[in-house]
Amino acid sequence: MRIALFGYGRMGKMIEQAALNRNHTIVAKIDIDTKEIDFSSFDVAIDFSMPTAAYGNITKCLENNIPIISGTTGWLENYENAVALCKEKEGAFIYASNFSLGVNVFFELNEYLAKMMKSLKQYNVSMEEIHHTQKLDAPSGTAITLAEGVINNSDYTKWKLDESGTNQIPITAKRIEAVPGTHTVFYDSEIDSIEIKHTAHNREGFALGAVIAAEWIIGKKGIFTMKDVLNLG
Ligand SMILES: NC(=O)c1ccc[n+]([C@@H]2O[C@H](COP(=O)([O-])OP(=O)(O)OC[C@H]3O[C@@H](n4cnc5c(N)ncnc54)[C@H](O)[C@@H]3O)[C@@H](O)[C@H]2O)c1
Ligand SMILES: O=C(O)C1=N[C@H](C(=O)O)CCC1
Repeated sequence: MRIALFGYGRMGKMIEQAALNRNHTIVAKIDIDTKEIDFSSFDVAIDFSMPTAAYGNITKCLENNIPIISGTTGWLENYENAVALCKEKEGAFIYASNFSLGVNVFFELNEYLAKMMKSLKQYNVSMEEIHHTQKLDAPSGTAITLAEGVINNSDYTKWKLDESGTNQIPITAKRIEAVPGTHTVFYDSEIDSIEIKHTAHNREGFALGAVIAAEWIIGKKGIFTMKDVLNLG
């Protein structure tokens, strides 16, 4: 498979390695200063760029008939526009806040737990995410997906950074030197606590998941998620 990387930072470099390990070819490394892109030279694009750049990259790929996998977080105010463009162009698009296989299992576990806890009103839910100090967005895309997973399966209606409130999930975002990504969901009552936690030990899982998604999307049309790719749930 001929792959173009949009964003050649920490994740772009990890994805290059994961793709080479699976016998793919990286034909373009597109970063902030790239002037021209030959869209005829690749079969699929993988975007891990910046919150301000992702939507533009996704748009360019869809307009040029290139299936696009995006892992960039912090641009979701434009997600519905990307979906509309994908439908209009009959293209193929996957966004995932987290491509790690383990986190996608964790997302399922989170929803299952939320369903079980729904009637147990003595428990309050909260979340914590910890990432490296270079991260631009907070809360993390993964924490937002976890919060949405609880909201869709409980009486909680919204999430907020650092603030509790009625039917509101408080999310704490911590930034610690080199942490690749740790997410915890807490249920606390006066008499006990339950917590589920995912800890990434490195970025390899994110990169591998993105390459698997790129392999999967070839020949498909539509808007998909990692749940489709991994056949979960
Ligand atoms: N979904 C996941 O599994 C997952 C995992 C890790 C990181 N991320 C997200 O991926 C993104 C990138 O993370 P990172 O750690 O590699 O960041 P990074 O800062 O190391 O790399 C981002 C790169 O994008 C480049 N860039 C800026 N504007 C661009 C443009 N217009 N076109 C192409 N490239 C451009 C930057 O120059 C930089 O090289 C972040 O949004 C992060 O939250 C997602
Ligand atoms: O390093 C990052 O940045 C990460 N971003 C994603 C998020 O916002 O959830 C996934 C974990 C790593």
